[in-house]
Amino acid sequence: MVEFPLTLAEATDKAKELRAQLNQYSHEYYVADKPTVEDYVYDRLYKELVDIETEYPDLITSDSPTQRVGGKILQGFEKVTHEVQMYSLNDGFSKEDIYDFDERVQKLAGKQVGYCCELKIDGLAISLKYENGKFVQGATRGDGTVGENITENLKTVKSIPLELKKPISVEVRGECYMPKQSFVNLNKEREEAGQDVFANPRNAAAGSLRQLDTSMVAKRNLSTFLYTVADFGPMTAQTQFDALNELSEIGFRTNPEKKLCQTIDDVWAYIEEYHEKRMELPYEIDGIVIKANEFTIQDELGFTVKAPRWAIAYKFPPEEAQT
Ligand SMILES: NC(=O)c1cc2c(N)ncc(C(N)=O)c2s1
Repeated sequence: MVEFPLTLAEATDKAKELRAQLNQYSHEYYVADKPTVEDYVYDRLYKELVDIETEYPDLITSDSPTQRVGGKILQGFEKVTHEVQMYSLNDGFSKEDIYDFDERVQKLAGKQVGYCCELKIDGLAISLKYENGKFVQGATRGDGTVGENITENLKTVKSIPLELKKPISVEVRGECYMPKQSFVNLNKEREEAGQDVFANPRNAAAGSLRQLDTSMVAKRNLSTFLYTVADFGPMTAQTQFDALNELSEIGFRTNPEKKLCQTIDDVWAYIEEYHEKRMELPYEIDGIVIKANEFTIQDELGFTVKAPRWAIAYKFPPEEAQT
């Protein structure tokens, strides 16, 4: 417990120490999925920080964990123009589509290429901007060029770092989603309250991020997986697979199920593996994203009007009705 009266100097030092400790525990719990302390340890330190910030409100910083609970009522969402377009993906629906994709890529690249395979998360695409390591803007995809500024809502999503592990300026993209269990719990609450229930976790995530009361968003247990770098800043990755590791190193939550495949046969095996495994995952996926792994190949192949030539999204067939 903090003994008052702390002098301003003591309170300043103590608040800084508590913020760092709490943000570390939060990173372990919400980003790395590897908590190292029990909730009551976190809660006790959190209460100490709240007491200090209540006594000295000027000590509240934008990256304080106390700012995660929201409480702002927004008037609406401003438009944001994406300097780097948020592209969509060409879809594939069969093994033949995937092998045809590989044939086209090999022909264009003039060689066999390695593919980075990732789960296609069924959530809402978001773009996150950081300046000198601080989270400054979060936006929805919108039409790929113009999205909505949902920064205040995304600040309440615990897996989104308010400050990176390095003071760098980058823009990254990923998916904000609602875990299956959170979806079940939310719909149970809504049903008991006589409210409409959400059809699926994706709609629940989208509906949550459209809330104008940020404290409502904080209660929705949303999470994220980041998977694309739009502005690399000083990041050095030369492949998609390495970029995912680098995103994790600087503080983002990335999906652990990725795989680097050297042949399209291995890609197809990965697709079949996760078509089976998807029911066991704690989040919904609607397919697999396959990307040429080397950024030099991606640059060489470029984009059509709509989508990259170097990637394809394999879509799982609609789920057989749950008997
Ligand atoms: N539309 C897109 O470009 C993407 C959409 C998605 C998605 N929903 N989930 C995962 C990835 C990924 N790991 O690349 C992508 S990429």
